[in-house]
Amino acid sequence: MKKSSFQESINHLRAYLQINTAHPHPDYSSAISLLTNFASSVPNLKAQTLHFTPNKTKPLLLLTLPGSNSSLTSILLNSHIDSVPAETSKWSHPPFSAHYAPDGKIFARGAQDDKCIGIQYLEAIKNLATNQEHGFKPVRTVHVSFVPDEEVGGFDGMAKFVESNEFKELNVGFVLDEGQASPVEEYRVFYADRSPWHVVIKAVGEPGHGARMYDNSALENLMKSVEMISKFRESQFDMVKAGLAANSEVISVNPVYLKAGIASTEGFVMNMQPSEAEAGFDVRMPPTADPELVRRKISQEWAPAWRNMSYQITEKGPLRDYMGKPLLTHPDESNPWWSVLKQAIEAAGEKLNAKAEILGSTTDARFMRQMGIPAFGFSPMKNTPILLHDHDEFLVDTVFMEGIKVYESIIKSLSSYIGA
Ligand code: MET
Ligand SMILES: [Zn+2]
Ligand SMILES: [Zn+2]
Repeated sequence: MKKSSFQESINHLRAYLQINTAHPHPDYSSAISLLTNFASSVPNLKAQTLHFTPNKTKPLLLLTLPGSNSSLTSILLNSHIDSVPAETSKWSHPPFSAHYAPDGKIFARGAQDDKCIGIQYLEAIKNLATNQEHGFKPVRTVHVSFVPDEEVGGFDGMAKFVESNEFKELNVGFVLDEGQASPVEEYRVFYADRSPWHVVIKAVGEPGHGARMYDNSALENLMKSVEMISKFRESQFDMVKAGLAANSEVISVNPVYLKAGIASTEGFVMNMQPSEAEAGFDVRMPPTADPELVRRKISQEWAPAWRNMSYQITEKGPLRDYMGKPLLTHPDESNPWWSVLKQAIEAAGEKLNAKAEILGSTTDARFMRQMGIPAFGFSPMKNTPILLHDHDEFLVDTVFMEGIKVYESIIKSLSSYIGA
């Protein structure tokens, strides 16, 4: 077997990106076939497809490279197969064409989030396996998981996987999951995520003529809440603007939809005030935030029953681990995995941001941290604008190739570390 050439690696990435795994109808089976096929070209890499839903429509691919010492805990490299949707008409190139521009940019939904890392894991393992006779012998077993449904909360994917017997048998001791691009030369590592709540507030009120001024209309009630929420949002954002906290260290509350009005064939009826109105918010809380405080704010200020409001909170995953501690992995010398990871990145000739960060968004790593397993978020994309969930998401070919080298160093170091 030989190592993949530059062009072959790029072709692997582009072929994966060309499979439309965006919600609401991700093509998981084509993605799993492609990945399984690739994995079969790597010696000793075993593949199994697991199912945790009754109709088997959400497969999870687990690849395993056995280590020489099965009494040590294993390493898990995770990525998700699914993507958020793309507004095709707003893109410069069709989002599932993986357009390869002359300047090296590869445009595709998933180029950064996070199909790049899935292929990089495989390319790195393939390169290491090719060099086996020159010394690469994993001591710890290395697993690579490709999971479904991360972008919709992970409940039929990673959440079920970590609860399974199959997962327990893996005896995972350390996890690497996705991170986020770095606009500068230094790579970024994430030691925690923010936890999402989806909050819907509903108002009811007196209906009436569009020309009438009166108290307690549904939209007036909703707008009062929106004002209070905006004030809270501003108080959080002001701390960021004043340089007192990073974006990911405060509680974000962003409106994502508003729904009200009486529809007609002409659009909306303009001279009637509706009796119902609602709004949806994406709320993200850093690991140290007090969820009870937010809950109280919602029930007393944002959607008080006395203003004819009601609310629904959907918690998208855990906030604390099974010991009741915040979900975070210590990025310091108290955690030997931190040192191994840091040294491996530096050994590859790369620089790491001096401070590990909380990720502003959310990943499947929270389910593993909940089990008490240390997990860091890392996607080796340097000098790259942050374009996840945006139009024209792209990754530059050379950045992708450098990432493979970095993972080679990381996988080698993690799998041969015998201290923990
Ligand atoms: C709703 S769970 C999180 C899904 C996605 N990764 C996000 O951060 O938005
Ligand atoms: Zn992602
Ligand atoms: Zn995402």
